[in-house]
Amino acid sequence: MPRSSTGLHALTRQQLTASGSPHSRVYVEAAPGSGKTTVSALRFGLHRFAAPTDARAVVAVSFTRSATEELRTRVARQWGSASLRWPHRIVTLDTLLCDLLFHLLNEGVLHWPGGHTEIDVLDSWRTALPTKPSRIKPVLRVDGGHVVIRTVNELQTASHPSAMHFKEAVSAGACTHDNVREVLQEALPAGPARRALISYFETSVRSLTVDEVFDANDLDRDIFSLAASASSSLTLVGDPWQALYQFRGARPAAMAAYIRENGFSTHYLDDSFRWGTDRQAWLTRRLRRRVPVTLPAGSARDADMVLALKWKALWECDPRVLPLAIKPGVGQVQEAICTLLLNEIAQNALGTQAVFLHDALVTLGLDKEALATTIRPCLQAAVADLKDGRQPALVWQRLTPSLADLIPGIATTQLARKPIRALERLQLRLANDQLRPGLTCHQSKGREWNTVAVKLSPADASALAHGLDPAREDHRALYVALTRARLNTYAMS
Ligand SMILES: Nc1ncnc2c1ncn2[C@@H]1O[C@H](COP(=O)(O)OP(=O)(O)OP(=O)(O)O)[C@@H](O)[C@H]1O
Repeated sequence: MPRSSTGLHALTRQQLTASGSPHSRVYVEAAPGSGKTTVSALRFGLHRFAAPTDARAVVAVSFTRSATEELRTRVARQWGSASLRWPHRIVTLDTLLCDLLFHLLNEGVLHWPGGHTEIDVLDSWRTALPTKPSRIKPVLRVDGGHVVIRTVNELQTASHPSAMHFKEAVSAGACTHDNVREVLQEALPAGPARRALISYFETSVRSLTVDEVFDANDLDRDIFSLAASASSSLTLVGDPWQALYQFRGARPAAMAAYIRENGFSTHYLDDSFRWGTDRQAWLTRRLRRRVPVTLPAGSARDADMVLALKWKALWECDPRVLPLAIKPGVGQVQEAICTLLLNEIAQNALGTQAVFLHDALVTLGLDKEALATTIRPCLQAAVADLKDGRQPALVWQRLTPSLADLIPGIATTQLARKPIRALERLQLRLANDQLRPGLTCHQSKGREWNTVAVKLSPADASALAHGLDPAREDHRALYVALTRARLNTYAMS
């Protein structure tokens, strides 16, 4: 079928039926590249314009910023920018959770320390407060409708702010997205919060579409069911084979059970539009049938993108691969500066930016304009020094005084520890003029390239030799990586 500029002529019967389903509870299960985003965009627009006099919002959510942006772009292209005029919106699930928390605070169902009703929600404390490795984690709890500060003892050490810094920041009206989740999780079992949120959905949201629904955890699922019980239309879209966020509490099996037990009208999208070769279509079919697969071997040079489960595997595999994130492990400021150096190299060599550039800028208290006008010349000089073979320790010594002068928030003492290993890795990459970008399987989700090389660990190779098991998170991550290429997928030799 020919494609039109709006994409409408290109729709398959399955896609049209799913998008236009009159049911109030719809579940769309789709294989990679078969049109999850296409159907979500179409259904959003249909609901948006179906009831012009209904003032309640049509809302779509996804789990990552990039997936949310992709859906927003497609809706704007197909339905015009008016389709996204407030209160209609496409936002991350985290943003929707913040709206729900603010509603509970404004309604007086919950009370924040210091009486705040608008909270400044951060991605992570690491960008705003000093953190250090500890098993003591400050958290938020709810006690009689009051948000209170507690500490918990974790089994594993991780970076946390001190209880004192945490308390100061929360009392000043700040928290992280994780804290928002903690509060909602504690508040929701109680009747008043549940009733307030059902009433919020009844009066403010007439349609909710959730993309990548198998990345949802128990709290998320509870929120969706509150929306459904408020008689909002609920559309869940996803692929159980591509659920990746178990480590963040996602429970794909519980989501599947919820869908099964709650009368969702189910639609399958089988035809994928990603595959440009029979080989790639064949590979995906075999993976999904759980049969053994052997990948052809290839090198980084053959690929548009190199994928692996962990960043570490990418840094260790081939110096022609430039992984798009770097974690020196010697301090937050060092990590932020190394990310800026990586970004400089990635922009020059590949025309792309480092994955965690935004976090690095927040840590250093910079914006993109300050980076481009003030900081960039120092970074360029450091990259040139590394390229010339100057010792990483000397490069760091030369770079840091100028950065300390230019960035008010950082002191020279914070820069004393040198991220030598990270600088050596960058230097090794600068010796190559044919770099290829590297991403983790998680970062590759929802994206596509012509040719993809995958760095298989021994466990990955064994999983492929026996057939993938969709109940296993590591196998699903591998499945996502192996279904990103339009034309060819190689195992990195
Ligand atoms: N009926 C169709 N005919 C032709 N091309 C289509 C059709 N439906 C979708 N496409 C195209 O196929 C590609 C994949 O579609 P889409 O991004 O909606 O799939 P997806 O299921 O969200 O993918 P992913 O597996 O990455 O999550 C897009 O470029 C889209 O424009």
